[in-house]
Amino acid sequence: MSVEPGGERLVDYDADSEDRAVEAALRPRQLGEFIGQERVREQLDLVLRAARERGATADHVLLSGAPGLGKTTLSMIIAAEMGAPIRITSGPAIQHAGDLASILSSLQEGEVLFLDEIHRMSRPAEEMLYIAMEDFRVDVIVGKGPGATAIPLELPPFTLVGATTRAGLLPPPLRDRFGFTAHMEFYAPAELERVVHRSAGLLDVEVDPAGAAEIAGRSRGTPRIANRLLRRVRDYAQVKADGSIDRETASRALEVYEVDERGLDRLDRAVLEALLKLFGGGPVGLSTLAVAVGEERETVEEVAEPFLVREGLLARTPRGRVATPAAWAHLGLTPPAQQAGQPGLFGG
Ligand SMILES: Nc1ncnc2c1ncn2[C@@H]1O[C@H](COP(=O)(O)OP(=O)(O)OP(=O)(O)O)[C@@H](O)[C@H]1O
Repeated sequence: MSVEPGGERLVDYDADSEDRAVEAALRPRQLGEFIGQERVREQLDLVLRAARERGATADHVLLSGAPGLGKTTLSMIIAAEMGAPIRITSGPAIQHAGDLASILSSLQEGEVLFLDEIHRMSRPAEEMLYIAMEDFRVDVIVGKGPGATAIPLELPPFTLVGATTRAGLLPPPLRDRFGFTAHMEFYAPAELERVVHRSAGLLDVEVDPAGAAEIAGRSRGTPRIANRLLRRVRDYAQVKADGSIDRETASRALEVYEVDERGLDRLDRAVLEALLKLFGGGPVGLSTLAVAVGEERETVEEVAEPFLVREGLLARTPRGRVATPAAWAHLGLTPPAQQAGQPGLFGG
């Protein structure tokens, strides 16, 4: 198996083309419909309500968090709650300050500008954005060289909603210009169960609580993955069962797709298995581990490891990769130290 870093797999956090096609239909439209992220929701509700009561445009909002946790959804909700139109663009799409100037100068009063991957904007565009956010102005440069002049152009007040995977990637002057910053956490299983139930209702497929729990438990804390797994389980239920989803259907379906009870897929398991079976749980160097599973270093490091580390199954140490006791337990294997009756690296 070969997986490109960021390539498409069932438990990938990024959207594939099928996700994009159905996500619009599955998006909550109001804050009240948005599941989980209680603190963010409560704080945002106050920010938006206060702005509405003052008849003002909402403050700029920065959303940080992993892909698929609902940043785009939340930006659309902000626009809907403010009764404002929304324009969606992304950092990589804005390479020249001129690209940004043309977007900014065409905004209507109160409009929400959603800038995904805001940390990937070019430097000149970033500097233009500082002024636009603070003074609602862009300086359009006319001419070149020593004769160039900056003509200030007033902008109507707008709300910038920036999204980034990590707020720490943003230069402080940009970060400081947001009135409200929210960090989105991975979702708890109970919240993902609610996501599954809600989406199942919209997709018109029956799912019982145990079936929803089974899907939620394998969704890596991410609504996008929960929705994707739900669609695959729906296919299975339709072809192999009576169309409705219970625990058994969900678990059989996800076995076919090789997503285990904890949300690990084939690549994740291959890495863990190599670490445990070939290297006695480590420590082993990343390159050696990658060769053992027949993958590129980057694939192991960027695609498989982050989730294994987050799940507490693998640790990155200065001496190399090490399996935790939970990894041995997850694969149903016994650590060698325990076999020999000696304490292991983790005292087990
Ligand atoms: N809190 C939530 N409640 C219900 N559904 C949600 C929630 N958050 C996300 N979703 C669903 O998950 C999918 C992905 O969400 P969204 O596109 O907003 O994520 P994102 O954080 O913007 O991801 P990316 O950064 O990759 O664009 C959407 O279909 C959305 O409906």
